[in-house]
Amino acid sequence: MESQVMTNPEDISKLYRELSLFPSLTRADVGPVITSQYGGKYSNIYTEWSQRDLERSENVKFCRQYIVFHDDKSVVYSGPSGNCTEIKGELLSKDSPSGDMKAVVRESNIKGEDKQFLEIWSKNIKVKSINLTALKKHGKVYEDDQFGCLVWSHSETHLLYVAERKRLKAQSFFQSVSPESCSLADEEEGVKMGKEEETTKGEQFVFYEDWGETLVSKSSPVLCVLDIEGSNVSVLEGVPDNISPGQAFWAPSDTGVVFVGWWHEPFRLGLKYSPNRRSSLFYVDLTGGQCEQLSSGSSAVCSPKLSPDQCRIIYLECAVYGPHQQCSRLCMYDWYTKRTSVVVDVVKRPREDGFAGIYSSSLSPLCWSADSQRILVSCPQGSRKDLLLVETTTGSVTSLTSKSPGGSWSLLTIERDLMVVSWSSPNCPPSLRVGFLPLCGSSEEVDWVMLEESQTQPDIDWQILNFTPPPEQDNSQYPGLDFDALLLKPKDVKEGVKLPLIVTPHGGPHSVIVADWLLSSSVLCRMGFAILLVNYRGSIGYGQDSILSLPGNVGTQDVKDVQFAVESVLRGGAFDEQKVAVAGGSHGGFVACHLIGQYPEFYKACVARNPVINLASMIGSTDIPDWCMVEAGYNYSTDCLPDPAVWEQMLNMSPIKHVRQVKTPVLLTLGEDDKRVPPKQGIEYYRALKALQVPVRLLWYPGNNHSLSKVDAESDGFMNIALWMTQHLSL
Ligand SMILES: CSCC[C@H](NC=O)C(=O)N[C@@H](C)C(=O)O
Repeated sequence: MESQVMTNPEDISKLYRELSLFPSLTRADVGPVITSQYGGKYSNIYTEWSQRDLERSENVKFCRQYIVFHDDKSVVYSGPSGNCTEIKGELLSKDSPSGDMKAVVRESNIKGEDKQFLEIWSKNIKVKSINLTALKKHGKVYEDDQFGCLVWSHSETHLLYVAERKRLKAQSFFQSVSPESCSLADEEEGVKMGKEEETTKGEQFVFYEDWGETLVSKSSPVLCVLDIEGSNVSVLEGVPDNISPGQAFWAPSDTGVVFVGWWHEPFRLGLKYSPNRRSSLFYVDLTGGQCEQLSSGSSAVCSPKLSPDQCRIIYLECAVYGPHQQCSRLCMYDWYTKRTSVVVDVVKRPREDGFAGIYSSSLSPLCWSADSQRILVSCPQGSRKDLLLVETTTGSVTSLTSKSPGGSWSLLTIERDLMVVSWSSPNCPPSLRVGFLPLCGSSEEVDWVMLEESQTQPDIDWQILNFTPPPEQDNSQYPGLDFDALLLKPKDVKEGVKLPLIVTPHGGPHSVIVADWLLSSSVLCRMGFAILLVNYRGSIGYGQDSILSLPGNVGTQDVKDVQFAVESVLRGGAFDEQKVAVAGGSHGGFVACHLIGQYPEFYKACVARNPVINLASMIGSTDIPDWCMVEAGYNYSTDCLPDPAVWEQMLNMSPIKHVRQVKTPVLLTLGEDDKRVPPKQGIEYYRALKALQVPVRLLWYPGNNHSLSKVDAESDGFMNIALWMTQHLSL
């Protein structure tokens, strides 16, 4: 049969290079309203983007500003107000509320040593540059999305951030103190600060727990406040010892600080992609150091945001343990009445109007309407990502985008009702749009104005397919659930050509593939492959029942859903059933390895990135052991000790159980530093396949974690995957 797939490595890398140029939006801030001399009102919009630089093997961050003239209801004129500028060394940055100042936490290498500085900029002057490293009040500043923050007080006199708790310098019992033992730079700093650094003996090799995948070396966060005038940093007291604080902001009138506190006793569990950790909202009073718990303490909370009128805090809440990502509750705490209400509850099944619940672990930095009555949330609704508008008084939810072109709408910010969003779809890289929020009660559509257009890929066709599992595969506890898949295919297919198909189950398993711009899928599609991305039952965005239907059924329900979707698509006749491959990462790798074990004749090539291979052997080494038990159908508690019956069940549900049947050549891509699915999982499969003489190739990426997303690992991984497919599908 004729093939139209690109097979030459030079051509493939050229195509990858071309499509990897499209940047993605990571942040937007709306500046204050300025009135021009002619009476027109405008605001500057600051945006940050991220782009792969293949030459430098790194992701580069750059900014671009836009000017938006408006009349508070609609955009009158807009355009860029300059070119792009690369940003280097900035860990965090934030404009002051008035827009007059800017704070930056910067990392800089001085004479071979990494130092952190807190800078204050005013107009065109850097008025302060405080060497946080030399101050030695705390360890490194947290720049992550989990704990990290940099927040101006309402008065613009103080800054709040999170850093690692200071540790005493550990020394050996046998180390004689010599001038060479401390660096010249340290000494100079010590002298300048007028103090010797305190040291401790016998603590050199003490183990410090961390918060797991992507949060390694983050162990004991503390809240820090800079008094700008006096350049004085203090570590806030009053946070309970068993709590790790983060996501902090200033309370109304700057009387104290509100934060999310995660319990870290009896031990820490990984937090990345795991918003189901016991946590609460807290308030610590600045004067007395008293700490008050503002939410129940029996749930998991995140992403609190204060309303513009400083009267209410909105936040997300879900259950502790259970599936890692679930349908969230949107809750509201009234600062003055101290009462909490549930604004939007968990949704079991999608409603008639299409609303399927809130699936998010972070609200956008600003999400309130100007009248402090409404909230904007962008989150998956089935295979789309929509912008939802929530009325806080009634809890009513309407979609601002469900009637707009399908794809993915992500809210970057909303300020004085001007929304800034990123929109993309499988054939269109991210574009930047702005629009005003319709007035309360109005059913007007948003008039989106494009600030930065992107290049549609006319050669890529995509659609969302819906599947109803056959009766024998219905879930008796959660009957009647269906699921979706995204299908990408090349637009122009020559007469008589049947397309090779790459099947991709997502990871999680409680995550989802939305109709977003997906680099590797778009390159594979442009090469001539069709790609089927399956949101099997258990994915988020389809109601809580769908999520709950999967734990205890992994390795069967998810696997059968994917196989059902593939066979249904193949029945259409457009694809070559002899050229079907499967690729997935993490739990998607688990499903992929199950598929080649359970359907040994079906798949001609398999790729697995950091796959879960054996739940029983993984539970002792992953940063989220609870995940293994929950997905195998058990409840988890921190005092769970090994139980042979549970281990047997975990083994029986794992891909390794079916390895003897495997015939498909397997490419494994593993991250040396993966704390989530330790690379030993992949090695376990590699050894079994080698013993069985099944073709297997293992790529080992040092310095990479679970996502294998460093630019060199990702691009090398992509090329190897593409060539593995062309080789083993005999293209
Ligand atoms: C113990 S590993 C669990 C699988 C993992 N889930 C959460 O981290 C997973 O599948 N991750 C997905 C999101 C991925 O890395 O693609």
